[in-house]
This record gives sequence, C-alpha cells and structure tokens, in this order.
Amino acid sequence: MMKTEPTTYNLLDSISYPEDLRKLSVEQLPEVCEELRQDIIQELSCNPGHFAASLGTVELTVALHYVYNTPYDRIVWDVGHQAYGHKMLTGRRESFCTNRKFKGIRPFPTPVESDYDTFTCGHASNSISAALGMAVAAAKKGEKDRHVVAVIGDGSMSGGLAFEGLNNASSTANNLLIILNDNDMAIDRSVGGMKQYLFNLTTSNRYNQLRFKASKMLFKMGVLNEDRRKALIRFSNSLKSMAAQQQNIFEGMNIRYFGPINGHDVKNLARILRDIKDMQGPKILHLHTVKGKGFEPAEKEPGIWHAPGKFDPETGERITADTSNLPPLYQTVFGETLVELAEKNPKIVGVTPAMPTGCSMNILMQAMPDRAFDVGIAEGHAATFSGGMAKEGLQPFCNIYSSFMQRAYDNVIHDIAILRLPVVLCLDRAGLVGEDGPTHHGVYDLAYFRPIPNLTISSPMDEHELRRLMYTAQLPDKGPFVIRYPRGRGVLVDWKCPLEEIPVGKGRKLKDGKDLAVITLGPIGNIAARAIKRAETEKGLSIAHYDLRFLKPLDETLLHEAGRNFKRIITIEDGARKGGMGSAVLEFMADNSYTPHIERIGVPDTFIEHGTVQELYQLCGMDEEGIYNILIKNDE
Ligand SMILES: Cc1ncc(C[n+]2csc(CCOP(=O)(O)OP(=O)(O)O)c2C)c(N)n1
Ligand SMILES: CC(=O)[C@@H](O)[C@H](O)COP(=O)(O)O
Ligand SMILES: [Mg+2]
Repeated sequence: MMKTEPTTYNLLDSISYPEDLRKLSVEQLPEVCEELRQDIIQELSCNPGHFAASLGTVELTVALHYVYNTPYDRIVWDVGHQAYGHKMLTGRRESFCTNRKFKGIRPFPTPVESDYDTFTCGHASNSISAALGMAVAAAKKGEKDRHVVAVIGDGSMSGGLAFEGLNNASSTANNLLIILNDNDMAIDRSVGGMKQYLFNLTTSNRYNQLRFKASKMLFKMGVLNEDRRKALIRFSNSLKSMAAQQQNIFEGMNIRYFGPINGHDVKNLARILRDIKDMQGPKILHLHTVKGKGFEPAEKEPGIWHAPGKFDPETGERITADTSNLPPLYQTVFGETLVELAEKNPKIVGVTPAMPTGCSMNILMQAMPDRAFDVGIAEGHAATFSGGMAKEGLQPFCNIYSSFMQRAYDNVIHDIAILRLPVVLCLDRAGLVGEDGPTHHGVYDLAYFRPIPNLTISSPMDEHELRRLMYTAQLPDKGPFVIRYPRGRGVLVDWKCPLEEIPVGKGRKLKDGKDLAVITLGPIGNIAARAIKRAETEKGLSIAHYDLRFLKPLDETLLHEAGRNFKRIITIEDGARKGGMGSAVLEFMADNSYTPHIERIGVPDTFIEHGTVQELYQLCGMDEEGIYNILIKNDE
C-alpha cells in the first residue's frame, strides 16, 4: 500500500533532535529503531533515494546520537548515503519528504544544511582523514571533551584515501573512533583483499571479545595504563600471530580494534560505545550489519535496493515505468558495445572502480569474467592499473563516473598520458547528473582534461556516435582516448549501427546557416537542435549548427569556417563554462584573429544544487527555452 497520510509513531514523534532521544531510557531504544526504520521505508517508497544502506545503519545512528553529545561531538559519515536516519533525528524529519528534490533536503549530509552534518559527504573514503583533522584541531584548541567519530563502510574502506587516513591516524596523537560498518557490500558486492581480511577477522571474534573484556576489567582495576596496554598489545599480537600466523592489521598500526559485533543490537551497541568513548588513542569498532535490514526484498537483493526508485512498502514491488519503446540508456549501449568489440579484439579488457552495475561493465563481466575487473572504490588505482595493462599491450576500457574521475587526475597525467598509453577512459555521468547534486555533477572533466597533452577528448551526440567513438578508440595507435557521455537515455531507439571509424578531431556540420553559428559538444546538441529549429520557425533566423565531437584535437577546419563566416557564435556544452569547450573556441578565435561575438552556454561558476536534470538545465539556462532565448536575443 502506498503512503497516503503521515503515520504516527509512539516514540519517534517525540524526537526532533538528539537531545530528545537522549531523554529516553536504553530500554526504549529498540522501539525507536523500529519506528525509525519504518519511517525510512515509508518515506523512501514514495520519494526515492538511497535506501538499503540507511536501513542497515538505523541502530548505529540511534546509538551514536544517544551516546555522543552531538553536534558538539562530531560524527563524520563516509559517502553519507547511509545517513537518512541521522537526518531524521537531527531536525529534518518534517522536511524529509523534500529529500533530493529541487530546493529540498540535500542528497548527502553537508554542514551547509545542518550543524549535525560535520563535513562534505558524497565521494567515498574521506571520513577518516576529515575526522582525524577534526580530532587534531580539537586537541590543538584544547577541547579535550570533544569526541570525533568516523563512520565508514567496508566498500569505502577499499579506497586508497581511507588507508592514507588510517596510516596517519596510527602515528598522530588522537582519540579518534572509526566505526567500520561492514555489510559485505559496496553498491555491488564488495571486492578485494580488505573484504577478505574483514571476513577472516570474523572468525577470530571470540578472541577479540575476550581481549576487550579483559582489558576493560584491568583498566577498571587500575592494573592497566596506556604504556602497559601497548606492551600488552605487542605481547598479545605476537602470541596471536604465532598461534594464528595472523596479526590484526589495525592493532599492528596502533589503532585499537574492537569487534566484530552485531550492529543491529542497539542496546549492546550503546553500551560498547559508552565503554570505549573515553579511551585514549585511536580506536576502530568493527560492526556487522545487513544492508537493507528489516525490509526483506532489500536484504535479499541489496544491490538492486541500493537506490531502488519508488516501491510499494507493503509488497516490496518496485514501481517501474514501461521503457520498452524508449531509446536505450547510454550505459546499455556502452556495455553491449564493449562486449561486441571485445569479441573481435582480444586485447580489450574492462575496468570499473566499484560501479559495475551503474556503468554496465557488468555486461562484460558476465560475458567474459576473466576480462573485466572491479577494483573497488579506487579510481586512481583503476587508472594506473589500466596504464600498466596498456603498457604491456592490452587495450583497457576504464569506465569512471566523471565526478569520481576527479580522484584520478594525476594518475591519468602521470600513468597514462605521459607515455601516451592506449587507455580508453570512458567518463560516465558526464554533465549535470540530477538528484545527487554538487558532489556528483560531472561538469569539470572537459576543463580539467583539456590542458593535458596526448589526450584525445570526445563526446558523442547520440548512441551511434558513442558506438563509433568506442570503435575508433580501440584502433591501433590512438593513444589515451576520453569518451564522455551522460547518465540516462539517448535519442535513438534503433541504436545498433555498424561500427565505423570516426576520423580523430573531425567534427560535423549538422546544418548550414547565415545569421549565426551554434557549436555544441555531446548530447546537449540535441536540445540545441530543437531550440535552433524553433528560432528559425518562429523568428525567421538562419542558424548553422556544428557538432564538434572532439574537444581535443579541435577540428580547425570547422572552426576556421565558423570564424570566417559568422559575427556571432554560441557554444553549448554540458559542463563548466570556464575552461571547457567554449573557452577552447574563444582561444581559437583569438589565436587566429577572428573577432566574432562569442557567447558560452554551460554550467556557471558556482556549485549547482540537486534537482531533476531538467530543473538544473533550466537553472543554468541550458534547457531548450534557455538556449532559444539566447539564440533570439539580438533579434528581439
Ligand atoms: C569516490 C567514489 N567512488 C564511488 C562512489 C559510488 N558509491 C557510492 S556508495 C558506494 C558503495 C559504498 O559501500 P560501503 O562504504 O560499504 O557502504 P554501504 O553502501 O555498503 O553501506 C559507492 C561505490 C562514491 N560515492 N565515491
Ligand atoms: C552514493 C553514490 O555515490 C552512488 O550511489 C550514486 O548515487 C550512484 O549514482 P547513479 O544512480 O547515477 O549510479
Ligand atoms: Mg558496505
């Protein structure tokens, strides 16, 4: 049954902020959790967002706000997609129905929205570093009573940044608590050695619990102080490694390890948090949780229920529209075409940093499991790993969301571009992505990749162009080749065109015109084409339209033609206005002494919030109406 009217809750309705929660008894916490979980299910069923992760952290969220003095004490959520319960307990339950909507609650915690949100969330693996910074700052300011807690998932723990944070935490004076929320899932299944290591730790559960109890008792009795504790750890670790040929990696780094414990027993969780809260030195608490906990379909298929869209909260049936007559997703075209190419070219391999389903690399994984790699949330590694394979003769297609590629900038320069290694860098989610907001918009790649020598940078206007660019990119001697395309559907229902080469650096004149020229890059060219048609029909203008296809190398013949023939040129791109395609055209015209009036349509120099892509296009003047208004401006 769909949610029709607000449900009333016995305890949850009395909690607006954590102070209210802290007035309850420990015995009441399970009921709070049950109500909070139900409320998340009800809310998400009609206003979609990240779902399964927040169900898995209900007890942790309640326990944290119960035990810690938030917001004075700092909780740093990693990614923040698991923090819906946190939002509801921190003054945003009433407005939660606007979550992820334009002008509504933001998709991930951010201090811009609430004092309870301590840092920027969205990109994985930053929580330990940020929390360590806060802990050090607190100590420097003499705030001895301020506690800092980082909450990081097992998937996010696979990221290099998390390891850097751990490494630094182990050797810097701090009292940080790291909570490892281990549900054995990223968006898809967790991968890698850390996941295996955490699983193995489970098997030594009894040992860790015994050790925790013993050390607590000795502390209480005054037998154990910090120096003796460290000596004891060294002694117990050496005994343990002798016995089990294995050392706890965290303990080995001087980070005290507790767990693993059941992350859904809220009373026990609160008790343990209280016990370890004031212990000196860095600590890690390892929780076992179930992604999707308490909602059976999500527990069974947490991958699908990571962000399932609307659903019926009673039956668990997902509400999906019939898409059979719609153009395909660019992601499907990418995945299917990659398999087609890999069947013919044995050198092709696929790489994804933890987004196999999102980018459709899972199609290659299923068809050719030994030729596709999910490397975990490790974009920098994905790029360098691809470079290594390319150096030895393979042809990697490394697919990374545009905004996550920001993490791999130096890897692309240092480990791919300098040696001109033939890696195809597929930038999925290029352009404004919608409800995930400013952390996830893929709007900087054109500007950040354009200055790098040896790179070819392209963007297809439709599915056929995507297939042709993918085909072209894997031909011999093409060097590093970037292909950027957006989240969502293309424009051609019949997308399976023959695979043909596109000459590198060659754009297209889509139509001639006399009054002004429009230069576009990528799928936004389709919106521009509609606006052009309207301006011609309604205002009698004659407008030339060029699809540049390549930002690098630029089609100089095409640009000379535009520079020679037009006094007014409008560039349109789904990316930052500063530094991208429009800037490249400006530079070209200036360098060649052309003096047209150039207007650049693109994302302005500000962080764009969340909303539907359509709403955000409108906000940036990049929708059909916005483009039309610019086209006719001088004609009014
Ligand atoms: C740098 C970066 N890469 C990829 C993602 C996409 N992403 C969001 S959540 C997630 C999985 C996180 O797994 P985990 O930390 O275990 O959290 P869980 O969902 O299991 O609670 C991924 C890959 C991201 N947000 N940031
Ligand atoms: C939290 C996060 O970073 C991902 O879950 C992201 O929201 C996925 O985006 P897509 O839905 O575009 O794959
Ligand atoms: Mg996980």
